[in-house]
Amino acid sequence: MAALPTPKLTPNKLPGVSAASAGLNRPNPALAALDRTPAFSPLGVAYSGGADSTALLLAAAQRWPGQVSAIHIHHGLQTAADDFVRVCETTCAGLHVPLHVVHVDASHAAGESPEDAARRARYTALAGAAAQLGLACVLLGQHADDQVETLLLALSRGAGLPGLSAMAAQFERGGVMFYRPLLTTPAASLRNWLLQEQVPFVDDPTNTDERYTRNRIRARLLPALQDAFPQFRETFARSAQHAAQAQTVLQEVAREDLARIGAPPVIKALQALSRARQANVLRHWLLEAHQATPSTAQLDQLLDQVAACTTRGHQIHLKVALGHVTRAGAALGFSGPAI
Ligand SMILES: Nc1ncnc2c1ncn2[C@@H]1O[C@H](COP(=O)(O)OP(=O)(O)OP(=O)(O)O)[C@@H](O)[C@H]1O
Repeated sequence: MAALPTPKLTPNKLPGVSAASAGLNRPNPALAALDRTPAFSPLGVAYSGGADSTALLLAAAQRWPGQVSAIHIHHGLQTAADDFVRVCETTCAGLHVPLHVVHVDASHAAGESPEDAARRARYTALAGAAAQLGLACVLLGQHADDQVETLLLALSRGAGLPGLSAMAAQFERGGVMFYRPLLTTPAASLRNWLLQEQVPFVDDPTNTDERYTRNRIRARLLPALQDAFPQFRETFARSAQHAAQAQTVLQEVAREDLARIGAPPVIKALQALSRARQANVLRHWLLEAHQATPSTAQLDQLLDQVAACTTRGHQIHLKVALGHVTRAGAALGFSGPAI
């Protein structure tokens, strides 16, 4: 991996207790967001050392004194990772917040992107640390700009409703509840507050690397959206909520349809549904029963095969994700890698 530039510490002043608590003189925008969150203590803050999780950590420490732990995941991917830890240590010491640094192996499997692998390793480690520390939940620092970026990324991939739902405000992983209280808070308000209050944070150099689509969206599209539609953060978030609601309904319909047509699906019963509903229930069956997500083209082919399956002798053998959908008598079957 090419050497990465050193992370920038912004501003240059490290916090003692006084610098961190000086931040309490003006309202931290993250504090108002915490009032709208159902999180409960004792809790953890997923603390990268970046601007957003720094504002979140300060707000949480103020809201739940003595009840907050910071968890920092050391991915070991950047040469600068040790510098991130040092900033986290200094800030946490100033706040009298215990810091837990967890080292993870974030190397990616074949076919997996490095970012996905790092995210997967991070959430697993956060859930593990929270369970070990007996924390009721973990707070994450994604904000309104992150939400818009996620939605635009989903659109750029041609995602369906699950992708267009963007990030959930809360979810469960490994028995631990995660909350994203800042999803309606603009990035600039957090960063400006930290700068005004001279609270240090790390600027991750990879966040400005425009080889990554997310960074290009942040650098080029968000300023254009701000010009054209100043309310884009709220309106885009509303669209994501509509998508999430619609997706919930589709899942309910899929569960009901699957219960009716059988699992694995009986072909005749499947054919009695509309094509859109067949697609919905097949996607659900493949994911729930086989952890397989068909591409749009694979699902279209499968629907064509199901429609054409009108004689006893008609065979189905289609590649879907890492396995195959086959015809097994009157029903469909799936053969794939063991789950
Ligand atoms: N190394 C890490 N250790 C702990 N939590 C992390 C780490 N990286 C990210 N997170 C959590 O995930 C959230 C979103 O991550 P993302 O990569 O968008 O943020 P970041 O730019 O690294 O940091 P920040 O959001 O704090 O500015 C962070 O706000 C933080 O809560």
